Amino acid sequence: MSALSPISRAACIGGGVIGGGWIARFLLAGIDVKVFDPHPDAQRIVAEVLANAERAYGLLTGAPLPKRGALTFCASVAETVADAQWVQESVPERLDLKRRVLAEIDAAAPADALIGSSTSGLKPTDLQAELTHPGRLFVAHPYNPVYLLPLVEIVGGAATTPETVARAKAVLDAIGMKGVVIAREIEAFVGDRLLEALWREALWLIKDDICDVETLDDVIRYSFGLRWAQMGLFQTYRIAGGEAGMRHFLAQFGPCLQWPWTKLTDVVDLDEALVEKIGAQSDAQAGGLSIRELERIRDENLVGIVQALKAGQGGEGWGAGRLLKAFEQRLWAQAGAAPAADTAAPLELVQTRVSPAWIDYNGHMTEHRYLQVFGDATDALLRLIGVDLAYVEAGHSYYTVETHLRHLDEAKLGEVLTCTTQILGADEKRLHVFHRLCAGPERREIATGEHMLLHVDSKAGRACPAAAPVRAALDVLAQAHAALDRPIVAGRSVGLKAPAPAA
Ligand SMILES: NC(=O)C1=CN([C@@H]2O[C@H](COP(=O)(O)OP(=O)(O)OC[C@H]3O[C@@H](n4cnc5c(N)ncnc54)[C@H](O)[C@@H]3O)[C@@H](O)[C@H]2O)C=CC1
Ligand SMILES: C[N+](C)(C)CC(=O)CC(=O)[O-]
Repeated sequence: MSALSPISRAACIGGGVIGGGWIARFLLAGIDVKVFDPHPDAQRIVAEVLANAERAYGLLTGAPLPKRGALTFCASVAETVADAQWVQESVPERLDLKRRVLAEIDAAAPADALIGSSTSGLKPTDLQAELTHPGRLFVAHPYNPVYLLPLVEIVGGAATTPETVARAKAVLDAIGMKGVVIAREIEAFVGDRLLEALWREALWLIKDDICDVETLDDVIRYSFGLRWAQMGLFQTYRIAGGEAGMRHFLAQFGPCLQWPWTKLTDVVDLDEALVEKIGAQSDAQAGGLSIRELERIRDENLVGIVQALKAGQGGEGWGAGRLLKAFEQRLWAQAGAAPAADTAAPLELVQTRVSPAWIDYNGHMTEHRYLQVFGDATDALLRLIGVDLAYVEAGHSYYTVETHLRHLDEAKLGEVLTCTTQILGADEKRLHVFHRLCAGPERREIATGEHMLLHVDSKAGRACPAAAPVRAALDVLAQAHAALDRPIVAGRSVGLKAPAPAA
């Protein structure tokens, strides 16, 4: 079992846009996944979604992910779900089809398996109608791409047990998602209620030639779309009410709700002419980019946004960024029990990728990100010698007091970075380390970092000797590394070479 998750085996019925995203989400959380999808290209489609998901995760986090789960394609629903702890149904949005497939799942899955439906709008009570064990069926409505967007609306039907809802939430939370329990079932739950309203209005605006699809998308993405990623609707409007907040906002804009600002009650007729009009405008907007290319652009942008949110609220993280931060802390804590290091060579403690947010105006990894990777490598070294969260919380740590970086080559977006770490010296208070950063599969050396750290009593704010077990672990590494070649650039100072004396 992946130590990350309370489950180790999932089954996915349907491997299209959403099923593929669930498959990737589970696999990347270390969960084995069995899949049933009768589509002749199902394996190719899932492989492509998975490749995009792995790329996105590589950009999203440098935290140590669990070993990827095993992926197996099966020939029937029964075989797929036979040993599953969580079954996720993601077949097309038709009540008759979903009921039939869910009945098959219900008949073959273990009695304690959770059964989630990805439905965007069908009520769980309607999905439960023909099940023998309806208590374990719930809606788990995700958002596309499932592997990056963390939210899942958990909606119980009349027969769903509270235990099912609690277990589902615990599994989702454990794999870095945000399971939100919707208090009462209605068609389309919360998210799609909102999206449908916007979508319906947007279709009218195109049909009535108020704007084209590109203009409509610009209106969203250059304005309220940016706001929504971080504060949603109510918190955004609270601020829009000025110092008097929400009450003033409601007083000022409440009456507008009575004005003819919306055509929401009418559903646009999606006749051939309108479909062709929207299709043609959408083709022009794509500018020749394929769906997979657009997915990759979307994913890079989402990663950048989530990473920005991770730095929000003075570094504590905000919204989806805070969720990622907490997830990474769990991953790091879990990696704390690192396998014994190979001491016959510099330690390879960090591997990451150049993230979109790391690229500067020169089109390459910006300078302070080099220090970030070296900092991550130093942190990994400290955990290896026992300076973990418990040690830090008990009042001791190492602080970096001097750094010398050498920038030797560029790193481009998405390149794999590998950092090796050599201990150059250590005593009871000091630790002298040398990192080398290499890029790409050819391991091109792109930077070195030399750092002096001091062991501190963080409450007293002064240097003090490291604890005996930390010191012992450090000595083992330091002695082994003393046998390695010392980097010739270690100890180098920065400065202009003195001009040659005049002849
Ligand atoms: N596409 C989206 O943006 C979102 C969709 N959803 C929901 O997810 C569900 C699936 O939607 P998509 O993935 O978009 O559709 P899709 O058309 O991309 O995928 C559906 C998959 O189900 C497979 N399938 C059909 N009959 C099957 C059967 N009897 N057994 C197993 N597999 C079968 C198809 O071959 C196809 O690969 C729907 O309920 C939808 O409402 C939820 C959130 C977002
Ligand atoms: C269009 N849709 C109703 C299938 C959308 C969703 O259900 C959620 C999403 O990802 O936007």
